[in-house]
Amino acid sequence: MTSDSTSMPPAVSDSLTPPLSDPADVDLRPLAEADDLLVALDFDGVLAPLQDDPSLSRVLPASAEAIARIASLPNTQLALVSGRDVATLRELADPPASAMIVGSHGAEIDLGPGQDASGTESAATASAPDPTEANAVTNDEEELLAAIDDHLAELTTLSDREGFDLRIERKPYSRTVHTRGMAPGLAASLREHVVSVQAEHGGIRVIEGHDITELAVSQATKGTGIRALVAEVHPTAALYLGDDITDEDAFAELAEMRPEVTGVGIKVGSAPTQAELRIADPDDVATLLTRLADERAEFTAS
Ligand SMILES: O=P(O)(O)OC[C@H]1O[C@H](O[C@H]2O[C@H](CO)[C@@H](O)[C@H](O)[C@H]2O)[C@H](O)[C@@H](O)[C@@H]1O
Repeated sequence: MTSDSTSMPPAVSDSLTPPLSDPADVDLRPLAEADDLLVALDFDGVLAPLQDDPSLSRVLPASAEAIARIASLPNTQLALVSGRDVATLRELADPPASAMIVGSHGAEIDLGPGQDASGTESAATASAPDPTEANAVTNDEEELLAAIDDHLAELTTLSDREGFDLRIERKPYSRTVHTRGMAPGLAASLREHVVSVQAEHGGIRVIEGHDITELAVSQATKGTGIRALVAEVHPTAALYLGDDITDEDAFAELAEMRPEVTGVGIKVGSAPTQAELRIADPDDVATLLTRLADERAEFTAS
């Protein structure tokens, strides 16, 4: 066997579709030079590196600085779009005050104060429905959540018997079972039990993610979340960055909005995607957002 690099198998990144881009090379002009820009960003795995303990997730400092600058620019609206519930996301991500928040995979929408072209609070967004009221869980959803809790309670017997730590995250519209760090066989049997509740109760949606299986009582998606943001902001261009399966709904929604909105979807990581561009990880996200903040600031000042 020769050590000549031409005989080596291609690196994994070479075989990805779309291929991995260097964040320094991505053409940001359609976004930076848009009349009205929406920048919508996923949290876990994009702004914040993945952690074993979900309560420890934080936005990388360079991304926090970049999104603060982006949010302060005229004709530019920042939004976070996450599977986290809005309250937890606000606590962990500490977003700029003007940021719009889509939480619980689209089930919770907080349009915030919003901005008009001059960067001051707009009448349209100021009169948006009270998010607490608009996002209230219905009686039917409460009943489904109770059924999910009963179902998941059965897992304590399995966790006692198998001696593993059962990690269930309770959110307003869902319960998330975490399997990060578990042996693959155990994670698979846990998932099998979790999803079996669907057979007993129609209306429960299974949401898969990085080492999680989530049971949700809302049919909203990040795609419906993006649609709500676009209906509010009326951008001429929109950027979406996401790393997980649920972000594919947002990429699809952006694609459907073309050509009215110049939608740019960027996948973070190596998973299959319908996004048209791909970068590697949250460090690359910070580089890309810093470039966007610089280029957009230059354009809006000119
Ligand atoms: O839409 P996102 O902002 O990406 O949220 C999706 C889920 O993120 C969290 O789980 C993920 O991040 C954890 C912390 O890094 C990690 O431990 C877990 O394995 C990941 O799946 C969050 O805990 C979930 O509630 C969100 O749905």
